[in-house]
Amino acid sequence: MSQPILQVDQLVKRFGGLVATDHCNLEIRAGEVHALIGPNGAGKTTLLAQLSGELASDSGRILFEGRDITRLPIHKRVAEGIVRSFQITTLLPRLTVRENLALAVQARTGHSFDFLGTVADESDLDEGAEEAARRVGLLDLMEHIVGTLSHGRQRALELGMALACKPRLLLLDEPMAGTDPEESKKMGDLINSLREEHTLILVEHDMDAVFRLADRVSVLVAGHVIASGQPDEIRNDPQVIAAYLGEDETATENMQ
Ligand SMILES: Nc1ncnc2c1ncn2[C@@H]1O[C@H](COP(=O)(O)OP(=O)(O)OP(=O)(O)O)[C@@H](O)[C@H]1O
Repeated sequence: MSQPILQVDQLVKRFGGLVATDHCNLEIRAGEVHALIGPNGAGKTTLLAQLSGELASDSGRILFEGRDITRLPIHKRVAEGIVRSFQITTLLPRLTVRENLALAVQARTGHSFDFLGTVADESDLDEGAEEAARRVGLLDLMEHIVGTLSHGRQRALELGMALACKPRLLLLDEPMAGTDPEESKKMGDLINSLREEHTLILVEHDMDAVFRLADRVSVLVAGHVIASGQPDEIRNDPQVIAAYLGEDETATENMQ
């Protein structure tokens, strides 16, 4: 767990006069769960969107395993192994769990949904869909219509769809948002179970989950990383405490 899988170097994103990502530096090590925290409006979602390719960067560089991916479009980053989940809902609520997962596998493999296609193609899709469903505990709900599932199960399916893309670096954008305590615990266990096979960047407001799951934490304030380190170092960093106290007292309390 030492080689950087991702390096962000002096990255910038402007929205008109606002500098949302301000010469941001960040290093993610292979195999770690790296949480990205910070006050509202700090630029966490913007940075994730720059990493996934949804937003173009104005300057700076993103290196994935040493390769410059700053200008690559989303689908090429997915092919490289960088996939973002949550925040943007990708589910098709009128289709079944199986159909949703098959679409995600299709997006990764480039299969077309040609119903006259070879049986091998269809069984590949089905195999990929079942593997992803097993991973997120939805195997017994494969034929259920997605719109009828609970919020927690839908979130698990979103994660399954990201996993169906076989990510090496998975960007999780507020996976606990809108979940009740029981669903949140399940999601935490699920994320924990992914650490063996994936590197994870976790953006999450639930500080309890962050400090339970993260190997390292980076703190973003005004588009800039002000501290990176192990959870205990971050918890006790005066600069971090000051940044949170200025904006969000409950976050600081939850970190203790
Ligand atoms: N598309 C956009 N156009 C203009 N300004 C934007 C856009 N997206 C984000 N911003 C601004 O960029 C800044 C960073 O926003 P961002 O959503 O990335 O922060 P965040 O840390 O994810 O916040 P939160 O924790 O509330 O989700 C904010 O000032 C926001 O208003």
